[in-house]
Amino acid sequence: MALIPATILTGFLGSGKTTLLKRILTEAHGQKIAVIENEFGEENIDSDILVTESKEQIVQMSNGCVCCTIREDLREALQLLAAKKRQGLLDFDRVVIETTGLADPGPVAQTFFMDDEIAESYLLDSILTLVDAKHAPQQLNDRQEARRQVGFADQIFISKSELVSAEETDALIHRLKHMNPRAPQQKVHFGDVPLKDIFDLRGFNLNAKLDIDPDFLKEDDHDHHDHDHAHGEACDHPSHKHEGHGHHHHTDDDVKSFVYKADRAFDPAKLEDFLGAIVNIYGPRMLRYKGVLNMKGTERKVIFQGVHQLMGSDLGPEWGKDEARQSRMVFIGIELPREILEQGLEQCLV
Ligand SMILES: Nc1nc2c(ncn2[C@@H]2O[C@H](COP(=O)(O)OP(=O)(O)OP(=O)(O)O)[C@@H](O)[C@H]2O)c(=O)[nH]1
Repeated sequence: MALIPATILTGFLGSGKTTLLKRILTEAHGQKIAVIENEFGEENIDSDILVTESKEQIVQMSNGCVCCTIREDLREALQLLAAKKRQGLLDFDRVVIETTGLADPGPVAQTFFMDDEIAESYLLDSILTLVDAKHAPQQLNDRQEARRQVGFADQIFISKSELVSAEETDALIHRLKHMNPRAPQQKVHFGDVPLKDIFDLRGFNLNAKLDIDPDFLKEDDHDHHDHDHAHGEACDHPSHKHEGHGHHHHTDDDVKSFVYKADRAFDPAKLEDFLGAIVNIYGPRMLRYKGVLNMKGTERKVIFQGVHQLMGSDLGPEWGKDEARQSRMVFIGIELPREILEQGLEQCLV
């Protein structure tokens, strides 16, 4: 049986997850989607769109979607859904999991790798993170869960942008990009986003795409550690450095990212040893990392990625004839040992 694609929907409290899901469950889009929610009250799902009574753990929607409430754990809910699909009792093409606003999406993502039975039935497509334009600036300052949710994202949706000024939205976009440069950002109004922008993103899958804005890389060359304020934004934070770029920086966000680039090839054995040791020590703080590598001994790109301690790599397409064989890696995490990583990676080059 083909693997069932799974999407994890995360975002801080009130960021608009349920609003987005409700559209998925009610609109006539012709797709059969199973949604796993932590709980859904009557206020979430209108009773007239339910085909069966909401006392059940799994209910069918009038548009063919399925909603499954998790009372036990996620693993059991996923197994139950896969079993019902196999037996022909339920028909759906993909799964969306809504995490609670206070959850760290890491363990949810890891369920798909750690558990063999789950890995045999499902393929983790991507982690989508909703960010509330009105409240995120404060939430990101105050709450580590909110910052982690941004760090894990393969795609970021910004809700409620109509409630703030264009400048405020731009400042937020800028901040998010520094926390997670590899996730594209898109504004969404009351969950109105085409399904093609939600599904089959394959953000988690091994592929040769490393979505980093080239401008971010340029900027990163002279701004290694901090993110910028919007120009003219008043700030008197003591950790600011004034570097004469016409703007200043601060270090409030503990979720940070950096990009490592190298023009010489990596020695595969050295790199494996080094990364293995690094994730052993720093894994809990490493939210996401991903890279397209130039490896000695192969004409093909090597794609690697990981979440916390779990890491994998795969062969991608061949390097193009005129393409510079430059390795690029992005690391996203909390207080990452940037210098140790950079120096160690340097030692792994041939
Ligand atoms: N103005 C505005 N309000 C929105 C938008 N999207 C969602 N909302 C509102 O924000 C509130 C919270 O939305 P929910 O979808 O319940 O958010 P949630 O992320 O599921 O919240 P939790 O379940 O508490 O984590 C609701 O009143 C929504 O109507 C938007 O784009 N603009």
